[in-house]
Amino acid sequence: MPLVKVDSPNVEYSGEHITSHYDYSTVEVREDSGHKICTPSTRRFTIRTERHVPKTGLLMVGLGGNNGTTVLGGILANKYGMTWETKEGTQCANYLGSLTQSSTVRLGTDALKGTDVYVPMSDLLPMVHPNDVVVGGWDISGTNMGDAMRRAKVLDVSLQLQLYPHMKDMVPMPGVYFKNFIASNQEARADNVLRGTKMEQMEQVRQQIRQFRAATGVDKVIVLWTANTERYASVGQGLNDTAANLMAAIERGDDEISPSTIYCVASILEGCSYINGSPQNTFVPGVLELATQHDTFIAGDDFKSGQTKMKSVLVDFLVSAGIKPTSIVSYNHLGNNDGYNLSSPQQFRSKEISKSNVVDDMVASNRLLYQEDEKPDHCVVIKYIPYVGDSKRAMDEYTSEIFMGGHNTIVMHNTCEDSLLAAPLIIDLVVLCELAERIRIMDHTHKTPKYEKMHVVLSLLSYLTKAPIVPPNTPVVNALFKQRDCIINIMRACVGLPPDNHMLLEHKLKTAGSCQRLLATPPTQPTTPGIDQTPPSFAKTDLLPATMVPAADAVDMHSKTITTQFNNRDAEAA
Ligand SMILES: NC(=O)c1ccc[n+]([C@@H]2O[C@H](COP(=O)([O-])OP(=O)(O)OC[C@H]3O[C@@H](n4cnc5c(N)ncnc54)[C@H](O)[C@@H]3O)[C@@H](O)[C@H]2O)c1
Ligand SMILES: O=P([O-])([O-])O[C@@H]1[C@@H](O)[C@H](O)[C@@H](O)[C@H](O)[C@@H]1O
Repeated sequence: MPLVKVDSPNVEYSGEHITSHYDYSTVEVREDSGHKICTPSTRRFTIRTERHVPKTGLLMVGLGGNNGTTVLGGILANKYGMTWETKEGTQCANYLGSLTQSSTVRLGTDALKGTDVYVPMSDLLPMVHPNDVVVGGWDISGTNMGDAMRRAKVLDVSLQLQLYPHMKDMVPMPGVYFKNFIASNQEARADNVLRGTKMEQMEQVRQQIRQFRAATGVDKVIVLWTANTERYASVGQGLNDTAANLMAAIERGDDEISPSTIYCVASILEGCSYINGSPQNTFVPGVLELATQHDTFIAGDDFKSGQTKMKSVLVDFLVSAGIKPTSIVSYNHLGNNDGYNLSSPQQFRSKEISKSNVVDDMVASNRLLYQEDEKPDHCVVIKYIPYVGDSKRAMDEYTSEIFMGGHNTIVMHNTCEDSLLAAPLIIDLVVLCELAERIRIMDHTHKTPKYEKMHVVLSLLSYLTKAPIVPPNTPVVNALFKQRDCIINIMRACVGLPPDNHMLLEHKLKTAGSCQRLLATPPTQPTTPGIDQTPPSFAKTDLLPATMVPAADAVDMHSKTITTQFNNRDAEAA
């Protein structure tokens, strides 16, 4: 039984599914002689979510890297309830930084107290728990996971000592390595690579996925790239513009077929969703067509973990407040292997693109501030400074135009422990992708409505990526809280709850504060045995004076009420 149960005639719970009959409201706008004509419309969907959470496998490409070892170490530490000593005292394993494991969702208003009710996001729908995810993967470095964790220098040593016995015997599967796609400084690391033609290597990767599935008994596998950033691959007719041309290019071993494309194609052919945590253009048109043919999710690009995440909040705040950012300078330095790889111009260029486009939707949303082709100056700098390791130091300056020719400058220093910020995102990508695989949507406006998966380009995961890929001809959203609300409102739709519109209209009416108004119209749904449908009655004195009181007493009562509120807050704060 889900922890949150919706009592509505529009939601059915069976042993297998949660089925929600959902009215989706939008507004269509058209121009008419200088006017914007708005037409509200409602579409009826039926959304069905499988309740059984399958045994889920995660295969990471780049398992032996800083992110990969931190994800594995973090899951093991949580799974075994590890604690460890640091100079700040005893630390406990947690999933801080994970949307699905450590954030909450506003359900609604308490029927008795009138206060907001929040629940963990993972209580809304059945989700795989990270502790239960079976982890494996590839790495071109054959270092075992225990020593790779040490090499990464991310986790506290006292935790590493506990994790090492669990990780030392795990060696990443040999990976696909074509040296002209990542920095040449990575070549020394490549001692664990597959051999053969590109097609033979793709078939070996498919075999590795099947062997992992068989050896672990998982019901499904999700493949996620957290290997080094590749240079962009060429895109062109006859190369990778269609699925057939892509397969032909792999067959002939075309130089422009990247390792990430090999892993992605192998994953799709094995029916595994593929998530790209880096900025390279793995998802060439031929990959999209192949994913469509196999109805298999692809998602990405490039984890949104620190500096860019902050940018997608700050620029959204400024622009939506009518303040005009005119210059954004984003500098950072870091000293991990990712930074080492990014010190190579071609790999940096991939990252520069994904870090630079994140403001486009926010700028385009306000033509009062920006002309059609106008954008803020925007510069991205990344430097490799070995000493700081995984502890990336981001320094940003945002200069904006404000009222009457004034300027506002925001300067920020943001120490982003890169892998400790990225690892929870990887977990969320897997948890939400697995959930999306269990959702089917029937659109009743279709001539022959039938249950279908979401579009293979899983834009639902945009919140977690710097450069969200979206279905062709659909909008890219980068504003962080729009992306978060998208996830939450789709999950609410799955259980028949309306979007959280933040209006709190009930608290703005003359009856504000009177919880009874929330139940003014008693529930009309058929009574549920054992559940009392009678709306609770409130002693009038609890809420409103039963009769009029003299002004002096009213002032006294009001001040008492206000005092009570402040006293309550003081008590809570104490
Ligand atoms: N906060 C973050 O850490 C963050 C945020 C956004 C994106 N990213 C991206 O995530 C990726 C991983 O970051 P990291 O810090 O773990 O880097 P890392 O260099 O520590 O790990 C990458 C691993 O991938 C392996 N590898 C490289 N090419 C491979 C291939 N073809 N097949 C298999 N393994 C391969 C390397 O040997 C290495 O172990 C990078 O592309 C980075 O840009 C990281
Ligand atoms: O997510 P974010 O902090 O904006 O971006 C990060 C960059 O600033 C960093 O230099 C790079 O190494 C990481 O892979 C990540 O992409």
